[in-house]
Amino acid sequence: MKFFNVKTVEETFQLIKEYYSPIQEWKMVPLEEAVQHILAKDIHATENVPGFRRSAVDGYAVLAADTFGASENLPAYLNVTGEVKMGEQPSKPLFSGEAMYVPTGGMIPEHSNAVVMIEHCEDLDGLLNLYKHVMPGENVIEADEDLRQGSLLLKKGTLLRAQELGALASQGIVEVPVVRKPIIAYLSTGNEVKALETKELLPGQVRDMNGMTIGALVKEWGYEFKYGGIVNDDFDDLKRKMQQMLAEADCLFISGGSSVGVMDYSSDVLNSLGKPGVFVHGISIKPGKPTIMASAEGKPVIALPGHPASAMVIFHVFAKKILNQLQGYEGLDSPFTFAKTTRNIPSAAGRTDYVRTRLFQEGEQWLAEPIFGKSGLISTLVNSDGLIEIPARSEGVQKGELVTVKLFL
Ligand SMILES: Nc1nc2c(c(=O)[nH]1)N[C@H]1C(S)=C(S)[C@@H](COP(=O)(O)OP(=O)(O)OC[C@H]3O[C@@H](n4cnc5c(N)ncnc54)[C@H](O)[C@@H]3O)O[C@H]1N2
Ligand code: MOO
Repeated sequence: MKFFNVKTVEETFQLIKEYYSPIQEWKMVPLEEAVQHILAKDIHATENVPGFRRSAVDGYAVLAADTFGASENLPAYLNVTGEVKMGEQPSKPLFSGEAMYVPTGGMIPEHSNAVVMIEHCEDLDGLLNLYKHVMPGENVIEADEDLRQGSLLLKKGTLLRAQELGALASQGIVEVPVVRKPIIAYLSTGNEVKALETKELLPGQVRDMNGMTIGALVKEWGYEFKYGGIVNDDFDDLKRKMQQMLAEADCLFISGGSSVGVMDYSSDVLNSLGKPGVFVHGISIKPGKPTIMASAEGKPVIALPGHPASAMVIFHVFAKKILNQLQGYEGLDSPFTFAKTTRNIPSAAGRTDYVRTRLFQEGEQWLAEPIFGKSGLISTLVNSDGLIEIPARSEGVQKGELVTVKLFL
């Protein structure tokens, strides 16, 4: 068997969109549990925020026209007619020739249209000496300046982060409709792979690292993880176990058996789970070329390469995209930064490389030190802060060039 028709990373991203459809189920969740969920419906603002005209500074509410021409040498003089208390309505309106003290966030009196900062004036027994003029609107937050009643507050498909939840809280919204989060099932395969509790390994055996790295990433990203254990290299056992796991989850990842060895059944098993079956077998990526992607009656089933670094890198690059697609989310999928590489990195044109890297700061510059090493070595990841992305069009980068780094955070 050969890797037929290897796909580029970009083609694979596109195929993920074509083969996997968003989950249609949604549910109401309390706001405090909604973080990192995807909004299932548009939400309109029901109230203006802040809802009243408020001061952005500690100072004196005035009519801007009363301050025109005021300077250090030629102050303007206004009568202080009172003080606004926080959380309360001003006791009276403000007229020309008057000023009223207002704290930051306090409601400004009717007719006033600007606030002079306290450091630019002096209250001398009720006569305010004003050393600076203000323009209409200066230091004032309008009643609907933050959020306007009736306007679209958040669009369906928005990722709910702290700031979106803050905006919803401002409206007194206590629960939101969110897309049900996908459940991720996972299986390790391979006769040589043993449970992590195994006290003593026999020669040729390894403990299940991929079950741990993939599970930890899934939990770190805030999804439910169903670990199905380890399956021997047996077609029927693997198929039975995969069917069982798939029935309980929205997508299934397995590791091992993605390559072309005689014991590598994964592609055949994936095809046997349902239509349309395998649509990617081999990606033009390093590491992780032997990755397989399939759709079993619409559910993603992915075989990650067995090598621990490859499995984790491939999961990082593609799983977020898949989970986002299942939730109808089209935004950014992982944090990244730019840094200067400390070494030349060779790469083949037409292939996307993800080079493990350590990040460190020198003066004001962030530097990326590539960590070269075989994809079977977990230690290369332990020493890494992220992955340098070398796009397919590039034939490598020179020492000192700026590179994009996807962060492990
Ligand atoms: N003739 C070729 N051989 C290989 C090719 C190739 O193109 N031609 N590709 C290589 C690449 S690249 C990779 S990556 C691996 C992928 O192999 P498989 O996905 O079939 O994975 P396995 O053979 O089952 O395992 C590879 C390696 O990883 C260890 N492993 C597997 N699962 C786990 C686990 N859960 N925890 C820890 N370690 C695990 C396994 O023991 C093997 O050492 O194929 C190359 N071969
Ligand atoms: O490309 Mo394989 O995934 O590393 O050794």
